[in-house]
Amino acid sequence: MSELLATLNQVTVEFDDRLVVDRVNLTVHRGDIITIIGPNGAGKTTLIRAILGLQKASSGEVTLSRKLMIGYVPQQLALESTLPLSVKRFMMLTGRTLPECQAALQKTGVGHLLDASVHHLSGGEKQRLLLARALVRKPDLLVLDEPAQGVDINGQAALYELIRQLRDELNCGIIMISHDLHLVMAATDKVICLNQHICCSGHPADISHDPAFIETFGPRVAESLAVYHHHHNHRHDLHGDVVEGETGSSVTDHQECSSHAHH
Ligand SMILES: Nc1ncnc2c1ncn2[C@@H]1O[C@H](COP(=O)(O)OP(=O)(O)OP(=O)(O)O)[C@@H](O)[C@H]1O
Repeated sequence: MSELLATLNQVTVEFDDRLVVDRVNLTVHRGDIITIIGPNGAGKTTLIRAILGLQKASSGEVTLSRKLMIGYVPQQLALESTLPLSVKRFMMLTGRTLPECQAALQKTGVGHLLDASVHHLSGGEKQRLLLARALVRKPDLLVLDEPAQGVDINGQAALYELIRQLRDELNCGIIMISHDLHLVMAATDKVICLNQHICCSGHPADISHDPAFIETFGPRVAESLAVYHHHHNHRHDLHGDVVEGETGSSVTDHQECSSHAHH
């Protein structure tokens, strides 16, 4: 098993007695790509803020491995629009050297924009810039909050592909929030379906069959995912011939959802 980066043990967050994150258990290892999905207001951002140490848990524990370097990509780049700011200057604000900044920009495919103004970047370019800023710290754990927001569908696929490549290259762990279910299903090792508590979790191909997932997202979404990630009831040998009697496995971890109603 690869190195353990972060452990969440019964993490609970309440705001004014309103339960937003309910007893979440989670482990992140080096090399993992874990995606958190769930309806609006489900507590996804609050949960990753707890991992980042930006939100104190009301109870439970977040344990990070020693000297863990975290790279964080927020939902959107919030900048004072009247302040002139080039990509180069934005990157140099990290305190890293110019060659390091340039290398990170190259990695995310926006090396050619070094002298451009950050205010004039397209949605996809901004997300790639934010990713470069996170990467320049050489993170062990990369945390992304809806990284593909404002990016068109082709750009989204490219961005998820890039995230996978970066995981391979940096050998980091990745935890991200996403609403783009189809892309998530294609690009993720493990999905956590959050609705205050973890409704279900597991391999993307399997959770679409989970009753808790269907209850949270509705049968239409679950059906389209099941078709997209259809189960083979057989496998092929090296010559491509069908081998009978091999079935796909179902490996979701399902926690009962008795504590509240799903929407
Ligand atoms: N600092 C805060 N004080 C009070 N309530 C908060 C605070 N931060 C978040 N909340 C509430 O907690 C709930 C969960 O918010 P959160 O941003 O974690 O949801 P989310 O799953 O990320 O939603 P979305 O998909 O819409 O981004 C929301 O009802 C939100 O209003």
